[in-house]
Amino acid sequence: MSEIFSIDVDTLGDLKPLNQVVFSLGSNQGDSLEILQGAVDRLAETPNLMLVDVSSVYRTAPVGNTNQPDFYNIVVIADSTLEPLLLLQRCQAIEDAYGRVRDPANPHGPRTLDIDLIQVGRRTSETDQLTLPHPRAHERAFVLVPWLEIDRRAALPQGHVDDLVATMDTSGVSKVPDVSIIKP
Ligand SMILES: Nc1ncnc2c1ncn2[C@@H]1O[C@H](COP(=O)(O)OP(=O)(O)OP(=O)(O)O)[C@@H](O)[C@H]1O
Ligand SMILES: Nc1nc2c(c(=O)[nH]1)N=C(CO)CN2
Repeated sequence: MSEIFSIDVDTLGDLKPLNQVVFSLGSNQGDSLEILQGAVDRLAETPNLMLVDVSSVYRTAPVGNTNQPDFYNIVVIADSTLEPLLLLQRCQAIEDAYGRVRDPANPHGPRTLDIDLIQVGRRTSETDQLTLPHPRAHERAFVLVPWLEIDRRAALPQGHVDDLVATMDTSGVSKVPDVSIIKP
């Protein structure tokens, strides 16, 4: 009779689970299209992260502080073995590289680049530094409309993204014709 060997965790060695990562990128200062392309290029260069898809570019009415220019928003999907906090640090380093200025007096104000982590596989986090899934994603058409475009099966704890989009006001979100961000 042949012996059956069990596979224990040790056989995984340094292998880490692969998570689908959803990023939301926005810009409403500077050359937004060039900045978004640069940010996607920088994400693509990140070790242990593989870009899967990039949405169309959407022009979106500002949410929160409405006294600022329209945003350009995209959603990017990647596969990664990186820990969520490392992904957040990478997002912030890319924001900084594109001249992001954080004004504590105007937290939702205009910015050259904002990268939010919407979801990292099924990982959850509830610290000040990182909340996962993103706590406001479910109510933001500028996140859900581009996300749904590239993943018809997208879902959040609050429901399937197609159902959430069907019941929200998406009038402030429109696809920008004739431009696209290239997936490197
Ligand atoms: N899922 C997340 N993605 C990005 N930042 C997060 C997340 N959860 C918590 N944060 C924290 O939020 C802080 C503020 O981020 P940021 O200045 O980009 O906020 P914001 O984009 O103005 O607002 P919002 O969080 O509503 O999108 C960051 O320093 C970060 O530590
Ligand atoms: N349209 C739009 N509105 C916003 C955006 C954004 O990216 N697009 N980001 C915000 C802070 O994360 C606040 N409001």
